[in-house]
Amino acid sequence: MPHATYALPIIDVEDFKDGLGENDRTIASSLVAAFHDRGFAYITGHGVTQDKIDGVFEQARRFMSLPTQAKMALLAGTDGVDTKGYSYPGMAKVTQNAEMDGADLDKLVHGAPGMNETFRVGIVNGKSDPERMPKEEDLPGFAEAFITWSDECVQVYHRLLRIIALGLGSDVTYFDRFHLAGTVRTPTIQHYLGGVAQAGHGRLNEHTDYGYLTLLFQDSVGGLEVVDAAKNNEFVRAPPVDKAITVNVGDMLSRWTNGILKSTMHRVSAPPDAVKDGVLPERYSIPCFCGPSPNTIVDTMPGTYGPNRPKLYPPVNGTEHIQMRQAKMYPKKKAQ
Ligand SMILES: O=C(O)CCC(=O)C(=O)O
Ligand SMILES: [Fe+2]
Repeated sequence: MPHATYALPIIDVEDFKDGLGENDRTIASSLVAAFHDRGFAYITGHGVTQDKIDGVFEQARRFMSLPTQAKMALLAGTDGVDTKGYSYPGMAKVTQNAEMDGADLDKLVHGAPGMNETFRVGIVNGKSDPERMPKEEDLPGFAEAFITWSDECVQVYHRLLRIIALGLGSDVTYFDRFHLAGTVRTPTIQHYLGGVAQAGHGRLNEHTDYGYLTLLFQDSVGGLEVVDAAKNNEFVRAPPVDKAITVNVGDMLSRWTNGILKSTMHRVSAPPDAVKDGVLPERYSIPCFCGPSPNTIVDTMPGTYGPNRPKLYPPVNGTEHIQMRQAKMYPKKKAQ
């Protein structure tokens, strides 16, 4: 049910029964409308249990409290192909948007503030990838917490794809076939450093997500802001909502649906009410980026194109496309 206090729609998916329930079409059309108009929605009735969510936040804090040396030993790859691991403040520049390239991208990337450190947790086919993972004795329960929580996130992702398929007039199982070799999930710890700052201070530059669906879990600090096309493309605040996951469409799902679902620009700033006596508290958020099996060819889905709406994009290998965008997050030093 839409809520007047929040700029984004709140959609309850608990009752969805794979197209067989009496409310299914209503849920599907609300979700598609939200993703079409805004690219974002708050999802409730998702089934991810609170203790699993609390578990990953607790592990995230413990991880980021490790000595710098221990984190640097898990330094992320920067080729865009294997990005799992740790990025120190200022290392990863999540700034690009889909259209930006060349000099514009360079300017933005090099000018971006380094206000966050990141850890991308490597999980492949539901198991932890031991490379660049903290050792069990250093952080007991870390891998287990992220695996069990992201297992539940993957269930939500699949449910949302079924709702979207129905809402776009396709077979409810349309997207299932692209996940037979596993669902790619990339849980990511975002730690925004606290410090002396003013309200409105930028914490993460504006960008679109380049993947499929992002399931974002926020702590209570807030600061996420989302472009509102209906308000002259102003940024509006998208604070955390109790019991809801903030979900957004990435570039690849937008492309897959011929632009019907929107991949919307967003950023993180210091919310005015969080800054006390000029001091901004640290903030944690944990997005789980979900997508189809590796090397899925993303070609415009049936029902989203026709004589009056031609295909906007040629088919593309989703993995290669994402890797190309990821590589741009790590500006290369120029050779001396
Ligand atoms: O921290 C947030 O609220 C947003 C993070 C984000 O946009 C991202 O990691 O892509
Ligand atoms: Fe994002």
